[in-house]
Amino acid sequence: MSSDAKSPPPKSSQTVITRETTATANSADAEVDLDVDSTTKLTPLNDEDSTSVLMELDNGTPSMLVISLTFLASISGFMFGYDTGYISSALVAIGDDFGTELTYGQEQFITAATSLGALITAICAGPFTDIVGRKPVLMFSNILFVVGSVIQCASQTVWTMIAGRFVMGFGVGIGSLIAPLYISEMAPPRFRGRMVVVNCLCITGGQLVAYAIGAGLDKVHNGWRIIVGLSMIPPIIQFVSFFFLPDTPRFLISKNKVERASAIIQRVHPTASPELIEMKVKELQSLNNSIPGDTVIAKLINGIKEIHVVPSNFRALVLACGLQGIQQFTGFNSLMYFSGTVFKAVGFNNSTAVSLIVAGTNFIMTICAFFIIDRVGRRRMLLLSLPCMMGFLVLNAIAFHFINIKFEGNDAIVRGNTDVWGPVIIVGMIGYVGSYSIGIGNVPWQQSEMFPQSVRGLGASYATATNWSGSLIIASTFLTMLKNITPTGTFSLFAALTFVSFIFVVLFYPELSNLQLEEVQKVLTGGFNIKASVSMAKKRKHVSHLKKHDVEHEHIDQV
Ligand SMILES: O[C@H]1[C@H](O)[C@@H](O)[C@H](O)[C@@H](O)[C@H]1O
Repeated sequence: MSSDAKSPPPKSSQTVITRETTATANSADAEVDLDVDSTTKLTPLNDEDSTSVLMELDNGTPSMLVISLTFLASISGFMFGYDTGYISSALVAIGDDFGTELTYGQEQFITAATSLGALITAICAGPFTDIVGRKPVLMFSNILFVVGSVIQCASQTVWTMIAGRFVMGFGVGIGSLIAPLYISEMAPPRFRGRMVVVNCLCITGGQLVAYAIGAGLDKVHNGWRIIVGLSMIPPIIQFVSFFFLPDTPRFLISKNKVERASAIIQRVHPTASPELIEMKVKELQSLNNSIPGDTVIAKLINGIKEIHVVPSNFRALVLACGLQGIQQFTGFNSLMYFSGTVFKAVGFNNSTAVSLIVAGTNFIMTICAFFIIDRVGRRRMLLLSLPCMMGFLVLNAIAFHFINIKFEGNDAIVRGNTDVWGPVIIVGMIGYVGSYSIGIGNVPWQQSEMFPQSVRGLGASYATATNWSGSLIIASTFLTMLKNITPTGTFSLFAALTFVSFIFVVLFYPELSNLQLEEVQKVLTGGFNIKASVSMAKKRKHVSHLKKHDVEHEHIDQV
């Protein structure tokens, strides 16, 4: 139903705007001309009217249910952040609690264990969540978080600590996959970008809280055990609250629980008419049937095939995994995990407090990303983020050169002037972190929007696994790189990888903001369609701006 058909006859001031809106929308389609290849199964609903009716439904504002479930699901993001964040201060605080001072190798093991655990469950949880549902898998991750914390709190040796971090990693991997998926399946598309960023805000917020508590308990004996112990509280809250939350309509439809699914869609869109709800249910049913196979396993196998052989799916896969790889291989988490160690080596007295700046900048810039992601657009954010990161990485490489620091055995020997170059490093780090979190720190987590519903869980699983592989490699090699190729070499390497990433984004990453999911599929059909996507997104933005105006005029006229 178009706005023309729905609204009462327009008054004169509205007519111009409404006509302009329709004309612009049509010309956008004509100019962009992204014809969907008739052989690809992209649009299960071909009836134009029903599609626009569903667009009306999808464009509603988020209900209280959606807002609360976004925050409750984002507790997983908080856990992701807290558990990866506290390690920076814990490594400094553990000291000789396990008998002797930790070697750099042991520090890497303790850190990387979580990434390894997360990688394993990120791979398995995607298919599993399609079989048993998003909700039970997410609740299971809460149990793993608590078990992992208990093992670490009680640990007296490096290996028990590593085991605890590994189990906790299982929980982190599941949460990092399911939370954004669950949110994006529940959120209205116009708010999807921002709602997924809420989860990112909780990740960076969790890291900030972990750093702050770490700095506060820096000098407290066994303070790190308190930090780890506190991490049991959020999963318990999430576990209890999820008893009262529903699974997603998409999963329920796949299990043929149609009535339950409609009831949830109604709660998500409280103002929608029963007809609209019914159409939404039909859309989900038709999408569910678009993958052949009678059983979940047969559908899964066919899904694995489709994600590789359907060109638009494969492009989505390259982009989603590419962006997650870029996020990790440009080195950000080396700071997240080891900034305490690096700042201690550079000679800062309270290194944990200094590294609080890293987490603080990351959090503040994620708030900025929240406000601009649906307005400025994902592509533009990346095109700003990556070159700035590269500039600050080069600055750090230069500063480390003049500080002339050498990591030997378990020591760091500084020969240069830290009075001058120490502050430059802090500026370089803040600039690097800020430019990371305004773009590449957030955009990759929008991964779900690139896949059609039929392979979304699977695609998200691949992309999340790429994220954790990158995190694992960085966590297990950063300190070794500092030793073997010097800090200057390490940051120069990250700068070079950032440059390659920038080229990747310029050539392959289309603008997907403001597009309906079907349009995203059109963009990815027959090429990466960068130019067309940019003009299509611009026009969509213009159209929704005019529509907003239209509604405002309608209100004024009614008054
Ligand atoms: O998006 C998040 C965020 O940027 C975190 O700060 C980082 O530690 C994670 O690895 C990343 O996935």
